[in-house]
Amino acid sequence: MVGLIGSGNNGGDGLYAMAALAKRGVRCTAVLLGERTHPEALEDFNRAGGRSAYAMQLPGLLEDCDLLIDAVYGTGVRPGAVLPEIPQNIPVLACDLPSGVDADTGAVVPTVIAADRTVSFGALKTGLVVGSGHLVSGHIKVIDIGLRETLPAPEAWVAQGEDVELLLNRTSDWHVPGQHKYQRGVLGLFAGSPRYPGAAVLAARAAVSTGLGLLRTVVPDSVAPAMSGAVPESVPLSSQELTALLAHSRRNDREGAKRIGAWAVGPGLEDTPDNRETLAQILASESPCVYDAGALVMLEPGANPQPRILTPHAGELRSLLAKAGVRVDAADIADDPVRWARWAAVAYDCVILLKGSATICTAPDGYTLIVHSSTPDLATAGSGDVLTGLLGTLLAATSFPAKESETNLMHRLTDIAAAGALIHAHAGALAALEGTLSAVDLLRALPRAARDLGL
Ligand SMILES: NC(=O)C1=CN([C@@H]2O[C@H](COP(=O)(O)OP(=O)(O)OC[C@H]3O[C@@H](n4cnc5c(N)ncnc54)[C@H](OP(=O)(O)O)[C@@H]3O)[C@@H](O)[C@H]2O)[C@@H](O)CC1
Ligand SMILES: Nc1ncnc2c1ncn2[C@@H]1O[C@H](COP(=O)(O)OP(=O)(O)O)[C@@H](O)[C@H]1O
Repeated sequence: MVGLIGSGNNGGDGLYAMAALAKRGVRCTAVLLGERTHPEALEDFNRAGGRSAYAMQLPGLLEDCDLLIDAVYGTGVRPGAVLPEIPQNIPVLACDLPSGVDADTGAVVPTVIAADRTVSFGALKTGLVVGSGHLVSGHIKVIDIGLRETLPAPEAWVAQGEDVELLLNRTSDWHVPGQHKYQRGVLGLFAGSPRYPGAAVLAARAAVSTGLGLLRTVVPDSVAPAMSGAVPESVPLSSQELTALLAHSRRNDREGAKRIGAWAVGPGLEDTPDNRETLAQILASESPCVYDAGALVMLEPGANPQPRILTPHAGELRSLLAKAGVRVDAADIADDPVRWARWAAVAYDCVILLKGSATICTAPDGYTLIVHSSTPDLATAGSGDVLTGLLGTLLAATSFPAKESETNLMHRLTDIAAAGALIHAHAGALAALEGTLSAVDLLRALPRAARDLGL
């Protein structure tokens, strides 16, 4: 076993770990990379029979290495750290954090040492589950080292499958036996264009696959035949019906088919004057709404009374921020996704669900939930449209009391967004068991995923 040992406490942790292993007979060599070394840990390591080496000896040592312990930098890393290159075939166990990951943001230095496993001490660091840090942390295990009482409140929480029931407040808020279909949830879907008919169909199929009472669709004439063919459950809404309905929409009014409890807007939608007009009506309504893709292009920042979830990927987040006067590039977002998602939540007065290898759900007050265990197979065209339809169903099935405080409302929307991301991730995992994954495979796995997670 070879340990890469830095000058601070992280190096000390690595030396203590290797001392324990050396005492059990493991052949351990510590490569001392700093100008100084944690003195007590080095003494313990030496006493246990460990050997020390210089950086220049590393390539030779790696030729005969079963496991590399990375203990160069932990939370103390500064930008610009330069780290040795490790051949890909050597398994790496990182102490606390892979060296080169910023514990708070997930930013990494170019020479970051990617780990197969990370043993994180005391608490899960945000940088391990978001941004580029998420991609180099491997399997993460958090070890309690007795810090719990002294730690400040977390800045963000990781949400997992078993949390869905709690996030959806199922005991008081979700489907009640005896409800008829209109009470169960009516969703309006405004989506699709001659160019992107499939996006509307995918969102619609996702919505009806996750336990919706009724789906009403507003799609262009060219998309309508495909919609009724692929989603016979859906009921089209004429533009006259739409105008009449939006004029009377109130939060939680779902007493009949003419009412719409929530909206899902944007998959495949094009920026046209007519669409802007319809969108303006939906924006002015009080019904909860998830806005995605084409809708995001037409949104403006500012305060609003509508319960809103926006679901941008990093490119769309950049455009949203630019409209709000905040200039960032893709690298800035990758370096600190939670920060920029929070900026957008404040600027647009809504919940932001930032898509990517980790999904970040955040409210304007900073309440943040992270879903980080999705399969990379989800990175396939149409997978975001499925998420939008699914979120629409969750919104339509939730009651939002008119007198709820702004903070409570935003937190509930954040919880719903995370629940949606978890169901989406679980469907991805189920579909991936069968082989490579398309958005339609994801759709097929949705009912089972929803049922597994308690819907
Ligand atoms: N403290 C605790 O309560 C607990 C601590 N724990 C453990 O300690 C770790 C934090 O320890 P740490 O503060 O000593 O920092 P660490 O990550 O070892 O960095 C080493 C030093 O490297 C240097 N350095 C950094 N960047 C550089 C650069 N670009 N280029 C060159 N040099 C650079 C910098 O030294 P400087 O140059 O500033 O003197 C830095 O101090 C933490 O992650 C966890 O593993 C846990 O056991 C839990 C309890
Ligand atoms: N590398 C990845 N690992 C896990 N999930 C991913 C990854 N890349 C993308 N995703 C997820 O896949 C979905 C892609 O959505 P989106 O970018 O809107 O695609 P589309 O517009 O084609 O539907 C999002 O839910 C996102 O979080």
